[in-house]
Amino acid sequence: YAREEHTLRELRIFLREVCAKLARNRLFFMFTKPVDVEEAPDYYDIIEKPMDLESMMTRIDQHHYVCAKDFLDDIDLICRNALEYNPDRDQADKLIRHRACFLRDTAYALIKAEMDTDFEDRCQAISADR
Ligand SMILES: COC(=O)N1C[C@@H]2C[C@@H]3O[C@]2(Cc2nccnc23)C1
Repeated sequence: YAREEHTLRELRIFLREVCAKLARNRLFFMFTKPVDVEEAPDYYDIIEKPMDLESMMTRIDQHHYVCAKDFLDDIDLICRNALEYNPDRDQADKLIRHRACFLRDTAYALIKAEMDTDFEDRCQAISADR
């Protein structure tokens, strides 16, 4: 069991680095904090499950993620929310949709490049066990 806790601690350290790297990229600034209701008054009527990178950093520390797939599920949520709330053909909506897809693809590529598959397999085995 102590070995499992060591594995999950290592996962949290890895996910903090990935999350920080994404949050540092100024292309993703609109995804770093919750959408400001002053700027988009209807946002929280339309988007059921808001998500952002700062909230994800908190969820890491709350031991919410037991494998990289859980983390990527929240990245997918950030992306889906942006596509749903910004569907129009105008430039502003097109830009945020493009950036949301770029955030998603960058996160997947970072994790694929930096994470051993057997490490993720061990994390998913722990996740299944809980
Ligand atoms: C993940 O970020 C979003 O989905 N956003 C951020 C944009 C800023 C703010 O809210 C958005 C759309 C919008 N349109 C007009 C004025 N202000 C805004 C939706």
